[in-house]
Amino acid sequence: MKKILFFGEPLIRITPSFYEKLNDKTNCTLYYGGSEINIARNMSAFGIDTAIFTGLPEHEVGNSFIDFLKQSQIDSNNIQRCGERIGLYYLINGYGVRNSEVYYDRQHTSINDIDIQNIDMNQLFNGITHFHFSGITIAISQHVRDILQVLLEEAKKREIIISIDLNLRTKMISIEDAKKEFSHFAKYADYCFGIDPLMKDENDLTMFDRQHATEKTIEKRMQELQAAYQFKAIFHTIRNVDENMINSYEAYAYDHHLYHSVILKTALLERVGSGDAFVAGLLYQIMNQENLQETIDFAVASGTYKCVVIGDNMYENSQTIYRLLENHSEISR
Ligand SMILES: O=C(O)C(=O)C[C@H](O)[C@H](O)COP(=O)(O)O
Repeated sequence: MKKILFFGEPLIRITPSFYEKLNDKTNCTLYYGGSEINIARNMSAFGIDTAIFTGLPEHEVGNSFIDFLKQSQIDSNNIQRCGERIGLYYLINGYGVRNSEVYYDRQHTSINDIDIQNIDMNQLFNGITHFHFSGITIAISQHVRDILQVLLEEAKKREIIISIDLNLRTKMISIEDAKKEFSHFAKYADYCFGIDPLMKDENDLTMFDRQHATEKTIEKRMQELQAAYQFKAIFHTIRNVDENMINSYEAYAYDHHLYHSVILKTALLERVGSGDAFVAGLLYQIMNQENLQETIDFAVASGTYKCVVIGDNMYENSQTIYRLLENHSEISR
């Protein structure tokens, strides 16, 4: 039996209803999430055993987050109840020509109060075959990076398969720091989701030019990073939303050979969480040892399906995702 452990920060999103701006008495909805939790919840629904390690305060809001994890069948037994804060973010939804806005309120949250000495590694890694973390987790603080370092060393010692998502939040970390920190932690990873920020060598300090990228330049970048970090495979997504709010998703995988996914399109209902649903699809197929073509096709379908589900994560079974792929089988590669 396989089981995946995530290390990351619980986040609560506050979003005004009906595309309103924030003001006194604005009606808002709360959405529970955070990158690793989103992925874990998506994967639980696919039938995978999942666990999260993090910190949550010992009060009613912390309890309700634990309840949410339990309802999603995410093993929360090793979470440290510490500190006083859960991370928040405000997302004010844009529409048409009005852009969405995000504001973080996530300083001094409970993940920063985890006591490293108090982690029972044997208990935490009991039955774990896979370990996943994100660039967002790296960006939180030095203390969180210290915990991550210890967890990665333990995971390596236990021959656990490790994956990293290079998701970058420039409101949390500069590109230069992200390049350096992500490169350090990527050395532990078997699978890499994204092609930047990561340094292929010490002079690689600017971001990959996505705008002018061609299949050739993407392949070259993937090749260079795979050679530098010895990844089992590396992945890259291309996502566009046009002026009619049609979302288009496709992906590449590279393991000495380049794979290109199906291209799927849908009207967009929810922007948040599609990248995490894509990663959930990848990890699901990696854990099922599917070939890379099946893996990226499923992941693109998972990321696409999330675009029509409200909230930061979804709870849909894998048949729903396969059905979407089958219905779009006429789409050429
Ligand atoms: O922790 C943060 O800063 C986050 O932004 C958490 C986000 O809710 C998800 O990670 C969604 O990311 P996407 O799937 O790319 O939309």
